[in-house]
Amino acid sequence: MDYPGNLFVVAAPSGAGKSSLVKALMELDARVQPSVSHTTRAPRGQEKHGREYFFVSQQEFDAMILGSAFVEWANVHGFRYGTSKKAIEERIAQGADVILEIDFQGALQIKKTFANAVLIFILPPSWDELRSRLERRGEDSPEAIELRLKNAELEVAQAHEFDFVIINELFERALFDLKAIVHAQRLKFSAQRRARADTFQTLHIA
Ligand SMILES: Nc1ncnc2c1ncn2[C@@H]1O[C@H](COP(=O)(O)OP(=O)(O)OP(=O)(O)O)[C@@H](O)[C@H]1O
Ligand SMILES: Nc1nc2c(ncn2[C@@H]2O[C@H](COP(=O)(O)O)[C@@H](O)[C@H]2O)c(=O)[nH]1
Repeated sequence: MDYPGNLFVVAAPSGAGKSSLVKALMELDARVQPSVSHTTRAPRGQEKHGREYFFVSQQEFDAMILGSAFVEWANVHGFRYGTSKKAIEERIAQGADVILEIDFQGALQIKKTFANAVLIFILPPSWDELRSRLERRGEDSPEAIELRLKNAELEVAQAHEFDFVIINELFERALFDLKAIVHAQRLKFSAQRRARADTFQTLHIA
């Protein structure tokens, strides 16, 4: 591939369904690859080190910050989470479209570094439905669910900063919207790169 891939960032309040949507998108579209973040929280359920996250100690996370290993990191729901340069730069250079599932603070940091990153915000259809999705998922304690719902109010207030907003009411409909955004942006960026290459050729610039 003679051009780099694209960067997509998906953020949402906890429980809105971003992991489910991103997983379903990656099953349909092999060009979209995940970025595995680092976190100081403990593994939940069947989570595996290196698959859902790299689970690291506070000291390891501090060392990565000091070593400038992160493109972004943030405190979320009482733990630290970060995207390493390693997780994305090599894959984009090889032409993959990398998708980050991160919180809004991280998404806004990414936009500052990668101006072409496409920011997508997922909304639940209602607060009641958000609560029942977190409860039905059954992976967080009642205290953690309350904290996530409280933080959701602040997160939802940032939706206007994003390039696209998808309401995840019917899952298949939301997945269709996500797919359409990825395809449309991919076509747009390819066309822009071709136009730039044509201009350079016309001007005889190597
Ligand atoms: N459209 C939908 N309708 C009903 N349930 C859904 C829908 N989308 C996702 N869910 C369910 O809601 C729960 C939360 O989804 P998911 O874990 O994908 O959320 P998330 O935004 O990634 O949360 P977190 O940030 O905490 O990881 C899961 O049990 C998932 O199966
Ligand atoms: N800023 C970042 N936020 C991240 C990253 N990886 C995940 N997250 C966000 O944290 C919360 C909680 O996730 P959970 O797996 O504990 O439920 C959620 O909003 C994630 O999107 C990251 O690298 N940077």
